[in-house]
Amino acid sequence: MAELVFFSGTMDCGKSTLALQMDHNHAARGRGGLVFTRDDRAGEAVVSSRLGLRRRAVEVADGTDLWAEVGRRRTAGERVDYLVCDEAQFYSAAQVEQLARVVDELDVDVFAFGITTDFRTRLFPGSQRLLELADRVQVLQVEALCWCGARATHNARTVGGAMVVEGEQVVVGDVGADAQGGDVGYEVLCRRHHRQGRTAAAARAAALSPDVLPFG
Ligand SMILES: Nc1ncnc2c1ncn2[C@@H]1O[C@H](COP(=O)(O)OP(=O)(O)O)[C@@H](O)[C@H]1O
Ligand SMILES: Cc1cn([C@H]2C[C@H](O)[C@@H](COP(=O)(O)O)O2)c(=O)[nH]c1=O
Repeated sequence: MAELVFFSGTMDCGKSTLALQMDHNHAARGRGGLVFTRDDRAGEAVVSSRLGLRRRAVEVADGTDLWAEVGRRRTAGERVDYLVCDEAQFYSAAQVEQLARVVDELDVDVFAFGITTDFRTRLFPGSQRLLELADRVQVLQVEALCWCGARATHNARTVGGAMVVEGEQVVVGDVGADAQGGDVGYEVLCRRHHRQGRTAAAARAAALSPDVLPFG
């Protein structure tokens, strides 16, 4: 029986790599698949992994009907046994419902990959619907780490190394990007340090501050 599986984790924990591996493994066994994404950092209609792999994909837009898209392709004779859906946090709730319908009515496996929460620790609409509808939620095995060494569970948005808590929910970007001159970056943190707004740069600055030097 086909399944809707949500593979989730923080940024930079290997989701896109796993998405590309899943596609490779299923395709290698002769199954027909479609790879979807939305707003990948590398540009339109591509799934990219920090390990250097990338693959063409179908870009999901606001108006994309995933149920209709699969139906159209099957009617045209294309084999569709599974879907890989990257950056699924950016899909709408309606698009996730279309994915569930594809699983139930067309017996097509759907493997969705995405972060659950935004920089303010709130669920993205697509992730919320996936948590509500998935047959299984699988947290990625590779743990991204906070600067303190604890498991990173939260995504922080940073400007100049400092965590920000105001702004649009969706700003496409990368971990460490602001350290490399970008306007906005991201950093994965444990909950404690996300709560405290203590990024790696803030921790470094505090360690260098005379306030924390031991007194004789
Ligand atoms: N130079 C490297 N050597 C080994 N592994 C790396 C390297 N760069 C990135 N990675 C791995 O790739 C992971 C990020 O993979 P990616 O699929 O891009 O993540 P996600 O899609 O979850 O943001 C990192 O957690 C790390 O394990
Ligand atoms: C936390 C957070 C992230 N984003 C964006 C930043 C990246 O473009 C993607 C996540 O990609 P990854 O492959 O998991 O690294 O999401 C965002 O728009 N808003 C946020 O709050």
